[in-house]
Amino acid sequence: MARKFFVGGNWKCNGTSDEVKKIITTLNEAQVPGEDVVVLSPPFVFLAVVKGLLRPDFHVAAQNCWVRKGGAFTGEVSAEMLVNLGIPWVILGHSERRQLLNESNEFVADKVAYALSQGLKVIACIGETLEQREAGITLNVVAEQTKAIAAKISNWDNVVLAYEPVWAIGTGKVATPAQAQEVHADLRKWIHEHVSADVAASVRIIYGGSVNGGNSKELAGQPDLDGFLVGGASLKPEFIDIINSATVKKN
Ligand SMILES: O=C(CO)COP(=O)(O)O
Repeated sequence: MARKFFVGGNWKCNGTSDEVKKIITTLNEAQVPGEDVVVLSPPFVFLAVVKGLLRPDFHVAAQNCWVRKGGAFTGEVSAEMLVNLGIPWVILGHSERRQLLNESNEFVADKVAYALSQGLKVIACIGETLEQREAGITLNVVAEQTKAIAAKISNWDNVVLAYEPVWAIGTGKVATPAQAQEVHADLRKWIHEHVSADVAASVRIIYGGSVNGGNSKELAGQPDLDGFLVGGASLKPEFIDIINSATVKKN
């Protein structure tokens, strides 16, 4: 079965309530190629308003959640709370959290396992730094990140893997379609060998890092690339062009 195209919009720590309403109005009016393609991830404080205003064929994701059951963890938001609010998705292991907040492969994997156990769907982020790419260890890095997750989960149905090379995030230096395809294909091969042929065939691997309305079509044409996780451009009208690059897959 073909893997369904997936476009995530990660708003990161951006937006005011007026801006949020404006973006939602634009997106609600957009013509898009199909249902259940788009998942928007606003900051926690805007989740309820976005969910309330957003068209029903678009979905929402939190940008993080606590690693275990909630309780005395000041400042954290639990997976249970997201479920209670009807938030279906969560982004975990984003490189900004791995790098700035020292989230380790194991900690991210624990979060993924716990979020899945509570019924959330997970966008699990992986990716190498420029230094690691230049050292020729890109596959080792993304395989280690994926291995940590694979060790803690047995069902991949509700996981989307987001390959986001750190050097491409917010830099304007998008991976070339060939660079992205190479990592996606290597990763799929790694999953085939270390998880299962079924998971390798069915898991969606999306690309993130300086995706915009101008480069999304060519990237979307790569066989192992199943969509995008978009940062900056997801706050702009060109996000609609990125969503529509899904049509490349239908040819
Ligand atoms: O980090 C990203 C999405 O999670 C990508 O960010 P940019 O699209 O702004 O490079």
